[in-house]
Amino acid sequence: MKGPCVVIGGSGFLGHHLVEGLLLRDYVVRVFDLRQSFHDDRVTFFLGDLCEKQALIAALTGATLVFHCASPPPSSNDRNLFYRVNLLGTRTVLQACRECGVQNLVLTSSASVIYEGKDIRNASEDVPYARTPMDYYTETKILQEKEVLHAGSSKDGPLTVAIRPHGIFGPRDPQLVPVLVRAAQKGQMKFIIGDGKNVVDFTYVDNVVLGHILAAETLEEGSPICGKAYHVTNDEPISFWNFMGQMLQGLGYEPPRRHIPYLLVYSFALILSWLCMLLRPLIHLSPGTFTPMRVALASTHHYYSCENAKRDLGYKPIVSLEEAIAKTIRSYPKLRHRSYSSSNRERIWK
Ligand SMILES: NC(=O)C1=CN([C@@H]2O[C@H](COP(=O)(O)OP(=O)(O)OC[C@H]3O[C@@H](n4cnc5c(N)ncnc54)[C@H](OP(=O)(O)O)[C@@H]3O)[C@@H](O)[C@H]2O)C=CC1
Ligand SMILES: CC(C)=CCC[C@@H](C)[C@H]1CC[C@H]2C3=C(CC[C@]12C)[C@@]1(C)CCC(=O)C[C@@H]1CC3
Repeated sequence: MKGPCVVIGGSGFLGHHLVEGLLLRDYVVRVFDLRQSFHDDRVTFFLGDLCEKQALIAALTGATLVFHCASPPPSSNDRNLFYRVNLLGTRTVLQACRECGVQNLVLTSSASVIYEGKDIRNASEDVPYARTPMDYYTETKILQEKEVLHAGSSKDGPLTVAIRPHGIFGPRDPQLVPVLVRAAQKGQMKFIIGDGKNVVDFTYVDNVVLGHILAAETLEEGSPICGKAYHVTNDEPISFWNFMGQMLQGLGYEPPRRHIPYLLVYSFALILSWLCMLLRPLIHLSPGTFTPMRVALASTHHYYSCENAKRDLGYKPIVSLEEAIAKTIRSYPKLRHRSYSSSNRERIWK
């Protein structure tokens, strides 16, 4: 038996998988979250807002290890919410860790802290943070990571390390596959934005979980990982549109085939986001998934080197991309196209 450890955000997509990974490895697990999304007799839930120190202290008392993987959803455009939770809330988490004598803190950061809409090819962790982040999510993930890594060097603080995953996917993800399928159902997935050759990282959730647990187990006084950030990916960059096409085909939808110029779509998304901002005092309009950030993510290269995680954490992905895509498709029976048939889907679309 190891632990006890606390997963802040343990009811979310990644957090729940992390809890399962920790239980498999015999950790004693507590979850701190706004809500309880599942039930397990082995897990103690503490419901509360991470911006409230007293609520956190109730969960952290007696714990030696904390994983912080809570964040507002990246699709939100609520500046105040991002600053309150990702920056001020993370400061509160650090303070609560100090007051409770928590030894180790593992932060879930994001590889997108260096992304500003331009190509990223095999970037290491030495690449500087984005100078002009494209949205409040990225802006506050940068501030959060700096805050946590800096705290790791103070004498009274917990030892800290940040894991930077990219494009997490897998069973129960409310974001990637459901958004993709909703777009396909509305007939919005007919076009490939740009030349369709952009290569990106998508990372299976179990690999991200492994990265977090290895980081926690390597983090100790004098370890080279203290105060550092690590990319954790599937280490198998893939064409963005090939990945999307495989997901869509696997669920019985037609993959996009026709091309549309990147600059045209990007300019349109930018104008739409300005319009939403200008009209906000009068009516609440939302660009939904059609934001400049998402258009850029769909059309640029963004893949990262995880050599440092391999060297310092002993990280090696345990689920290949091929297996991960198959497992994910199988996990969403409700999102399948109504005429889906696993035996004839190749014939339908080819
Ligand atoms: N998904 C991805 O592709 C990537 C995610 N990440 C990072 O991974 C982490 C987990 O992401 P993911 O699992 O996808 O997100 P989820 O939204 O599924 O999980 C986040 C959890 O945190 C909770 N939460 C939000 N605000 C608070 C708060 N103030 N106090 C307590 N709990 C709170 C959420 O509750 P509720 O749902 O009620 O808001 C939710 O249960 C995040 O830090 C994200 O930045 C990094 C790279 C890629
Ligand atoms: C064509 C198209 C836009 C399809 C929809 C898929 C998108 C919903 C995902 C494709 C890349 C994903 C991604 C994230 C969210 C979901 C996507 C935009 C993040 C922004 C999630 C949070 C992060 O930290 C970075 C991720 C990068 C990739």
